[in-house]
Amino acid sequence: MTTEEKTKTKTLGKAAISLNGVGKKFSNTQVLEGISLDVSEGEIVALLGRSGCGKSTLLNIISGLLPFDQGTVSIEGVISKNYTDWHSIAYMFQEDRLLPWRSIIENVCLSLETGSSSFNERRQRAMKVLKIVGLEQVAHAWPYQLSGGMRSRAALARSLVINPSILLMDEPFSKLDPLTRSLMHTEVLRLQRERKVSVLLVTHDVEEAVVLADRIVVLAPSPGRVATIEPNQLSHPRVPTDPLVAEKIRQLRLKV
Ligand SMILES: Nc1ncnc2c1ncn2[C@@H]1O[C@H](COP(=O)(O)OP(=O)(O)OP(=O)(O)O)[C@@H](O)[C@H]1O
Repeated sequence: MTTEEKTKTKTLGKAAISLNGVGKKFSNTQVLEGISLDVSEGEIVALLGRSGCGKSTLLNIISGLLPFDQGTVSIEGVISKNYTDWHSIAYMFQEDRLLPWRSIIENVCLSLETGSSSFNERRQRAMKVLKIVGLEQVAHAWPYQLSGGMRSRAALARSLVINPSILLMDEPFSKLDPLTRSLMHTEVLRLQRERKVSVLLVTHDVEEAVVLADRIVVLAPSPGRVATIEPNQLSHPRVPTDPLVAEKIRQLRLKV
């Protein structure tokens, strides 16, 4: 069995994302090598790893923002040997990236403006997702008037308005206080349950990975490659002080 085959985890459900031997160089530096990994439909996979091991680069490749050099990326069964404009993928960054000159609802509508829907249709869809994340009361407020947690929920609403089947998240909650972060975790788990969205989450927070993910992938650095894939079948809700959850967090910290 090749290394690539060993690191690839075959999952039971249909793959939403399938990476096969993905590699990426920046100039002459190999940043990612032989990344093979499936994310099943409706699964939450967390990506952990030291700073600079290529986590964001991998999300950028999957999202179609960045070309890659080796391997293939398949999104819902469609294979790409290089970057493609995928329509079923939403991407949430570390910063909320709300446009300050647009109201919250106008920010959410932004993702729909390249499509053919009318102004009223866009507003209706935006209001629907704002209700889902509990922000309908502040739909017409400006970004500066919202708390960090509310801005984060607005960014989530903007991602969801395109009705994605895949959500890529790059440390989206790292700047939130622990209580708000925990509320956002509940939100993500609800979305996964109700909308069957597949999530690939980059985080530095081992606790966050254990609380949210069905599987946790640890990347090793230089070049970034899959070091460990850890299944996580603990039942929800996963409270970090619960002995089983605490033990999982402890074990995983040893592997990162
Ligand atoms: N556009 C670029 N041009 C050249 N090198 C880059 C570029 N983007 C990233 N890199 C390099 O690729 C490597 C991986 O970067 P990346 O941001 O993917 O790491 P990361 O694991 O997400 O880091 P962190 O956890 O700190 O966010 C780093 O060495 C970085 O300097």
